Amino acid sequence: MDGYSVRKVIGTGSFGRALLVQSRINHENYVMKEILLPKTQSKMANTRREAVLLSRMKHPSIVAFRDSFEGDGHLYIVMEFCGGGDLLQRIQQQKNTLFSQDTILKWFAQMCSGTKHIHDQRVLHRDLKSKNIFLTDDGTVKLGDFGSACVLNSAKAYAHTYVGTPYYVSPEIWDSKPYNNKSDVWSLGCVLYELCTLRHPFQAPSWKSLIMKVCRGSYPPLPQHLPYELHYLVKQMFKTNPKDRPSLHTILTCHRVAGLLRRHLPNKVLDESERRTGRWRREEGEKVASLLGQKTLMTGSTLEGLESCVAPTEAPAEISTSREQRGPRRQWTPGPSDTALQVLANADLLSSGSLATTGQTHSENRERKRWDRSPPEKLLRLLEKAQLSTAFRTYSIHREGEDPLVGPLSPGGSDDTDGPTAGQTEDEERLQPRSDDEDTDFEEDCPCDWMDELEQMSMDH
Ligand SMILES: Nc1ncnc2c1ncn2[C@@H]1O[C@H](COP(=O)(O)OP(=O)(O)OP(=O)(O)O)[C@@H](O)[C@H]1O
Repeated sequence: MDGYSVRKVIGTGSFGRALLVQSRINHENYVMKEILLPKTQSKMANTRREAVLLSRMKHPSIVAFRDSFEGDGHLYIVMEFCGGGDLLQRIQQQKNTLFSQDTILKWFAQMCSGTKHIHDQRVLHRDLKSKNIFLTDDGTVKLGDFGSACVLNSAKAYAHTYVGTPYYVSPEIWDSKPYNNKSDVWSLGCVLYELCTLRHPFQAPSWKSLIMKVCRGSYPPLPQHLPYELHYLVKQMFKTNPKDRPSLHTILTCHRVAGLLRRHLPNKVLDESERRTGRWRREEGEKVASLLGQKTLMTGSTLEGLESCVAPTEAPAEISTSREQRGPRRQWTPGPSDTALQVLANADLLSSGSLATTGQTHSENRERKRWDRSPPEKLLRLLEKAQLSTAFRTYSIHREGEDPLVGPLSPGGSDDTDGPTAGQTEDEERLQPRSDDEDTDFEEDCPCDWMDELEQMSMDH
């Protein structure tokens, strides 16, 4: 802390404050996030995750990590200051003047490049939205706020928690199905749509209507003047079945829009991207998971100091190599949707008389093993009278433990989704993108009986 002088508070998030600070050494401005550390060790490790992940993500389209340290019961993360503010503010400033095609393509290409970089390291951002994308003074965009990110090194990561913002959350989350890299692709599609129209794709007067629109992938068309490639891309990013959405690798290399986007990326970035060949970087993911699961930040230390503490012999996870060794494929553990639960914490509930007629039931879909395009009826019923104004906030809920409604973004909460734990296995097939139409290992026959649990909870309230 001594190395920085505080210039002003620039915002207060659910985690704590964001301060504009100046380095006493180089006199540059930085943003310092001040996060209250929880009391227990396990929760502390989760709080430290944002610092660890950000420190690993070195890319021109990602807010640069500078330093992190602890003191007075707080974790401080120092990062690059983006003088242009966030993209949401920028979009709002436009009033009704649409961005030029070049601006849209340039910013979107940068976002794709940054997101591809994190996906290559088996990390999901999970909260991509215009408010978490920042603009520098020279007009480039950078992904920020890794407070919701997770490492896909553990099948467990799928089972417990999803963190996200309802307006940007993909259909599979609402349906409590497994999420993966394609869930970030959906959220990025929402940001692209906002850039093209200055509006959110899924405008709705109620939660019910919002979820219905999301689950059906139903949005107003883009303005006619935009190129066909963008129309086509948006359509694909909003495919309700994650398998049908293109990966970031595809968008940047072989999608119809790739040529337009690549014109807006420096050769250096393209070369690096190609070097990684679109494969998830297992070894990097394991390194990150290892840091998250086994080590803590030392008071006053940087993450480089932290890295040196990791014993090279410590295996990050128990990894089996074949389907036989692994036993049956890991399933998404049925449990209430995080987001839905958080919403329900504040929601008035209806009697069970007003079922929305939304097409096929889940059991019918299970038999046919098809993607359910309709949101779960019970969820819609429960959310019918909830306030929609909270749908732009980030939510995170535990599915297990004493209080499932407390998440890492609530005081005293935590998010035990990632980091290696004893005996965990890695579902290699799920994590490894293959060709574009099959790089989502999606399990369609996951039962959705968490709805009963959810209904029971609402009755208990
Ligand atoms: N690197 C950055 N450069 C410039 N402004 C930033 C940067 N990081 C955060 N901010 C700004 O600081 C404020 C707080 O941001 P932060 O992401 O920490 O919380 P939030 O997004 O407001 O809330 P939450 O994280 O709970 O959703 C926001 O106004 C955001 O635009």
